[in-house]
Amino acid sequence: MRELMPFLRDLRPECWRLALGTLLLIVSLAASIGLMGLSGWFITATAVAGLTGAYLDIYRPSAGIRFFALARSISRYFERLVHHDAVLRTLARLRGWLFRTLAPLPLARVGRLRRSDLLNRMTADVEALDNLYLRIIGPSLAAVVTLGGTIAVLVLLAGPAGLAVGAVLLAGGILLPLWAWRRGSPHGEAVDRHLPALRGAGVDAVQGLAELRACGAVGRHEQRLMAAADGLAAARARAARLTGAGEGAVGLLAHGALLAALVVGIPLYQAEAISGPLLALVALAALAGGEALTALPGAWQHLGRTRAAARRLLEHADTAADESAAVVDPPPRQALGLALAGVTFRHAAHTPPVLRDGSLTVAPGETVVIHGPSGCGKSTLLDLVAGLIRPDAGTVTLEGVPVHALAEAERFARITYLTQRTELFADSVAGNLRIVDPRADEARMWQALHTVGLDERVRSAPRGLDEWVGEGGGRLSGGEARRLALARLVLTDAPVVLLDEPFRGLDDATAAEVARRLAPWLAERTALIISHDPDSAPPHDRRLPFFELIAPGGE
Ligand SMILES: Nc1ncnc2c1ncn2[C@@H]1O[C@H](COP(=O)(O)OP(=O)(O)OP(=O)(O)O)[C@@H](O)[C@H]1O
Repeated sequence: MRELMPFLRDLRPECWRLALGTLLLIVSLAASIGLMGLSGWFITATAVAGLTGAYLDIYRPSAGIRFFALARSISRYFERLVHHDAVLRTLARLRGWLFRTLAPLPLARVGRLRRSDLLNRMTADVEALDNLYLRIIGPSLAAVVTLGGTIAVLVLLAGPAGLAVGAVLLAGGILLPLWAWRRGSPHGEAVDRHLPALRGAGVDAVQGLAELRACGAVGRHEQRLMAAADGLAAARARAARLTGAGEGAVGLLAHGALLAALVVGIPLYQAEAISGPLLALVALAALAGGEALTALPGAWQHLGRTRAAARRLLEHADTAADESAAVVDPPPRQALGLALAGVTFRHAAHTPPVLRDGSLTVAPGETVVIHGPSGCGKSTLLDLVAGLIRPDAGTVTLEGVPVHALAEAERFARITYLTQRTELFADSVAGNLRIVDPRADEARMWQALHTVGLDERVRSAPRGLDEWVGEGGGRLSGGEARRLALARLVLTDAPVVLLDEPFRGLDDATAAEVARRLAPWLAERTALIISHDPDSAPPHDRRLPFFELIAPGGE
């Protein structure tokens, strides 16, 4: 259960709301039991009074019944409000924490997580914890207090009959949740296996629909999707059957408690140790006592899933702490020199190194173009310089300071990086530009768009800078999306620029025009540019084939 501790600690800011919610739940359960017990007593007592003509005060019991009925509804309403409010606040905080944990992870680790896997953590795993907060802790605590109190009152009123009811309810109250937990774990694991598979297939279907259609593979993908959906539906059906069995078992348990009350209570009644109305009160209170347990097997059934979700959520928490551990003083924000010395890097233990003992120096203010065949390792080189991945050996330094030792904010205040697959966000042109500088005014944005030759295109759009670019920039052409991403960089004042195939998707004439406009901006900076065709790259001081970075024999 150690994996749940951080999430229990996370409840601290909500402890008053949760305590109030649990108190309201106790009031609601106690009112339910009181209502049933008192109603049983009252109906029996009026019958006895009718038969015997004995005096009966009907006003106080009927006021009590009205009180319990009202208390039950009102407390239940506010319990839902308070408990859900506390839990939703906690889950919102948890999502923020998860994002902060994942965001600084080394790219290689995030890359290993599928988009659907990340989505799953942000949604299903976080939501699985509401089972812990909302369905296990509060209701279990409320059941213990309510049933403890009820049994104590019944023992006081009816001695052995109360004890018999207590024995049945307590035994069932302990054994049923434990049984559900044990039996539910495999179902939870099955749901956990099938849910990411279904989400993965769904995300692939949406993102790759054009390719699937062009390859005539929609039918085959649909089969994959349906297989995942069927697997999930079957796992959920098994889990639902267990929930149903748990609820049925609680119903039987409540009737077992009623039976115990009658078996022990009737001889007591016959011996005139308790009255008829009291026997009815004990029997019906025993039956209502089951209500305190109704939701428990279903909640405990999912404890295994909740624990697995907690383990997954904590998986990367330690890494984030390690990554932020080594931080040094950053170099000043001026033209900075770059150096790779004896750098070796492989993507995975079983793959050959992309760089072996590679070295490169870029002087402050210099622009260097690296070229080489596809797959030789050019993008990997830029990821290393940007500090997104760490070399296995050797150093990557910015004016003598290892890039890895720089805090991420300091690093990216000095390095701006156009990656090969830039992401545009589902936002306006201005929204996408302001990601680098939220305070950028319109004049600066127009200037940046002019530099990349996109100003006329944006001006002609009906909403100008507020024009929506669509999901992933889907409303722009490939070349326009690339130039918008480039304009984002132009807005920064970082002294080091890394460009990976900056003109991908641009025709020669547009590329030449953008290169001409970029030249003054690049001239003030240190730049490392990757291009498969150095002749069409922006103006540069030096060009180097990628393999010259590798020590002899390294290839
Ligand atoms: N995350 C990764 N895991 C494993 N291997 C990878 C990963 N990323 C890249 N590689 C491999 O590393 C090698 C270098 O890839 P890289 O993207 O750096 O090449 P590149 O020169 O930029 O290619 P291109 O010009 O086609 O973009 C390739 O063989 C590629 O398959």
